[in-house]
Amino acid sequence: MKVDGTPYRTIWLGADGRTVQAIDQTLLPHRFVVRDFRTVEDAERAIRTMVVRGAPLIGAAAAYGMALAMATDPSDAMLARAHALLLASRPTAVNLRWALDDLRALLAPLPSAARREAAYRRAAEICDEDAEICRRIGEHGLGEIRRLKPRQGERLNALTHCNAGWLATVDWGTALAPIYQAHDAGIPIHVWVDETRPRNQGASLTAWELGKHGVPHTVIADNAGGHLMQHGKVDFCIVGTDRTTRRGDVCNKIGTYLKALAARDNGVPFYVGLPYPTIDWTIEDGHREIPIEERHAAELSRISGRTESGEVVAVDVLPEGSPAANPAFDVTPARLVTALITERGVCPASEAGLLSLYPEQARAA
Ligand SMILES: CSC[C@H]1O[C@H](OP(=O)(O)O)[C@H](O)[C@@H]1O
Repeated sequence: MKVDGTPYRTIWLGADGRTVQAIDQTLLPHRFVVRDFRTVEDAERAIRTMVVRGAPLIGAAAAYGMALAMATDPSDAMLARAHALLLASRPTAVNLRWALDDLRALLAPLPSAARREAAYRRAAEICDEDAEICRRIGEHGLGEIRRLKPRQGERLNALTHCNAGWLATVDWGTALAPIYQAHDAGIPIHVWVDETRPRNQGASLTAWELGKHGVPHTVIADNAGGHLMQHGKVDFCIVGTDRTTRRGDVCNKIGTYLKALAARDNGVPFYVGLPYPTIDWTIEDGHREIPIEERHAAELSRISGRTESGEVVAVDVLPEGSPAANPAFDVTPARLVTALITERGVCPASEAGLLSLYPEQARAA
């Protein structure tokens, strides 16, 4: 996507053909800074501290992390160490494991002298594949949007949670790709943007993205969505996912489940943008089998912002000594999901639905 007229992806190979560069998302919306990664430790830290975040982007960053490792030391020991280090950076987004297993399977059989080039080439392919997957999710989602009729006035009102835009992927996004393509097709569309406490990916990232693309939007408190749905102000919800099971249970940012409950209670369609690498075919029950990341309480107790003088500061918002719990994801059961929007088409949130699009994943009888 473009930032002030300049095309950007979220992550790319530097001009030296070795350094990896990415937008530092912890500084948005107040500062746009590109960071350099030169070692696998740089990549692991960037994922763990959410300099880069979003399931597909985490996968792409991990792939480049493996390339950085091979550029340092293409040995079997480094290959194993880099895989383990990056896999441990964040537990929930299955794209991380998908990308790391892909690179390990590619590199392990190769002679060490061939590993560096192969790793960089594969990481670049994963980035190109992700951008194309997300563009096609946008196309299929646009088809769904064209079938919707506004409940009030001429403008369609979407609600989204967290950030599943181009900043969460290599380009286009998953939940926001259909929004961008609808906007670009001239469909009047507005987006209610959940601020998404505690990391505020909605307020800081989704609002920034939509503003840069000229998409009308309004930031709301996380707890306002149900009220807006009760008053007919939401035509559809659309979110991303960090891991979706083969029966269609959707793990996504904490608070997604509550939006799905409100949507069901108010007859509002609830869509999930779902790229292939985010499907975990090895599990069925999202509640029992998906590891939910517990992040530091400080993410809840401290909030950062910009002062009138433009300084970015962090302040404490809890009483001293008050404990805080910070689960970063929840699981929306398939029964609350209207449809999954994938790069291969739209399907019901069910195993049969997913297998209709991915028949190669059918289990042997
Ligand atoms: C397109 S996947 C985006 C997905 O990732 C986010 O999590 P985080 O910001 O913690 O990496 C959130 O769950 C989004 O829906």
